[in-house]
Amino acid sequence: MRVGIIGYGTIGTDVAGFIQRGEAGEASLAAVLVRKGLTCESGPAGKSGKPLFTASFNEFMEQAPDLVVECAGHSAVAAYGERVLRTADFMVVSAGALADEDLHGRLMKTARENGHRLVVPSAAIAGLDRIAAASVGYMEEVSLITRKPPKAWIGTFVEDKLNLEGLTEPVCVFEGPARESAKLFPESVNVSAALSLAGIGFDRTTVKVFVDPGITSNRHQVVARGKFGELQLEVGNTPSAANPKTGYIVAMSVIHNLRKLSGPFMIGL
Ligand SMILES: NC(=O)C1=CN([C@@H]2O[C@H](COP(=O)(O)OP(=O)(O)OC[C@H]3O[C@@H](n4cnc5c(N)ncnc54)[C@H](O)[C@@H]3O)[C@@H](O)[C@H]2O)C=CC1
Ligand SMILES: O=C([O-])CC(=O)C(=O)O
Repeated sequence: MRVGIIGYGTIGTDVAGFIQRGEAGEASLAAVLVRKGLTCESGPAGKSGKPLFTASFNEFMEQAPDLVVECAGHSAVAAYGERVLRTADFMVVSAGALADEDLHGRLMKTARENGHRLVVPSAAIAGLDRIAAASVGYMEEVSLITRKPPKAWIGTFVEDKLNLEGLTEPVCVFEGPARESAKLFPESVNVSAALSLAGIGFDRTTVKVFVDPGITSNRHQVVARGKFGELQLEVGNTPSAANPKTGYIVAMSVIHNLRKLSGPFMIGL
């Protein structure tokens, strides 16, 4: 399976590294789309040689990827999604972009018409296998509480509202439906979108978001109840050194999915 990566930041670099070290099953790295003006022109060589690093989307797609992994942010999903899905599967890490109903609808239509798949990895959250299975029956509740340390909110709109350095107690900065949280925190609450897509949708999934000076990991707590029974889980993601908003687990989850999609054995669905 030939893989293309859009975005060579925290997640994209880790995903490329895993693939090039041969840790992504049958997947090989064909190309990386970098932002225009970026000087990075090469990355690690792998079993199929060096991938093409380019800022040209046409050149990127000319490498004929079977699957493209988006690791670049919401705007990249909107900018490239439909064009990717005409010829390849599209794995979207910035799942919050799909809170835009029109975009989600267009991506689904293009995927269907061209026989390709829109794939959302579990990334920073867990339990989506069970939530997705549970949503086959009636569900009363799916809720999420996301908590991250102050430094994870630098560069977000929260920075303008709070003195992040001076916090001594957790502060709730959002409470509402996942459709709003996914749009309000494009770089840091994509988990609410993945949870919504797996379960009962963006409007019925409820979310609370906290800046918490008492923790060092990015924590996501999920509660679900329905015909299936109930589920309560909490994950603590180690923030990556390059970007404290993003856990290392995100790239690992992408790799797990590449193994599944490229190989003869699937587990964790
Ligand atoms: N589903 C989940 O659980 C998670 C999703 N995310 C999503 O992943 C995104 C990326 O996260 P990081 O790698 O930590 O961010 P990052 O900021 O470290 O890297 C993003 C990279 O994408 C590049 N980029 C942006 N627009 C581009 C474009 N149009 N074409 C090519 N390259 C482009 C940037 O130059 C940068 O190198 C976040 O914005 C967030 O939306 C992040 C963490 C968890
Ligand atoms: O990595 C995390 O803990 C979650 C995250 O940034 C996101 O959901 O966008």
